[in-house]
Amino acid sequence: MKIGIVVAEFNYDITYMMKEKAVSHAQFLGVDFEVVYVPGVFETPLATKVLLERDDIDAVAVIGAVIKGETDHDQVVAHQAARKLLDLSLEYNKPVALGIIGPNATREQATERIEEYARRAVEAAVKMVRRLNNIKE
Ligand SMILES: Nc1c(NC[C@H](O)[C@H](O)[C@H](O)CO)[nH]c(=O)[nH]c1=O
Ligand SMILES: CC(=O)[C@@H](O)COP(=O)(O)O
Repeated sequence: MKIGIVVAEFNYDITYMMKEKAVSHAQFLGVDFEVVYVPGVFETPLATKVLLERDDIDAVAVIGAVIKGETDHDQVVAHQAARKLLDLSLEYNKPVALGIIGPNATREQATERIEEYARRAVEAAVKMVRRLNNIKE
């Protein structure tokens, strides 16, 4: 099994640590992985789509942190990306796991969620590949 790990660089002080936890968990689970960096969460769907088109990629775990600003822009970024990522999963029949903190998260709240969200995304991606393979004809 090989998974893509798409990492948003925005809030990199947080997403770097998330990436480290995601990579560590993929290694613990014994799966191959390829890390792809994008500027921000809004760019994660396009990178995810390119990865899903590859025959050697079985799933994608998406890592990011959407921190509340002065406006509701964080809502736009997070909601649109999350919906598109789900659409891509259904379009390609491959798992896309959501490891994006927020929206409306403070930096403190995001920091508290680094490990949980990163590991959860990798765990879900790997579990879904295995379980979907078990139910396919
Ligand atoms: N505010 C956050 C962003 N914003 C940037 C967008 O994701 C995108 O990169 C930009 O609009 C250019 O297209 N991204 C995050 O990942 N997290 C944020 O809190
Ligand atoms: C979620 C973001 O893109 C964030 O940087 C927006 O900040 P603001 O709402 O102050 O424009």
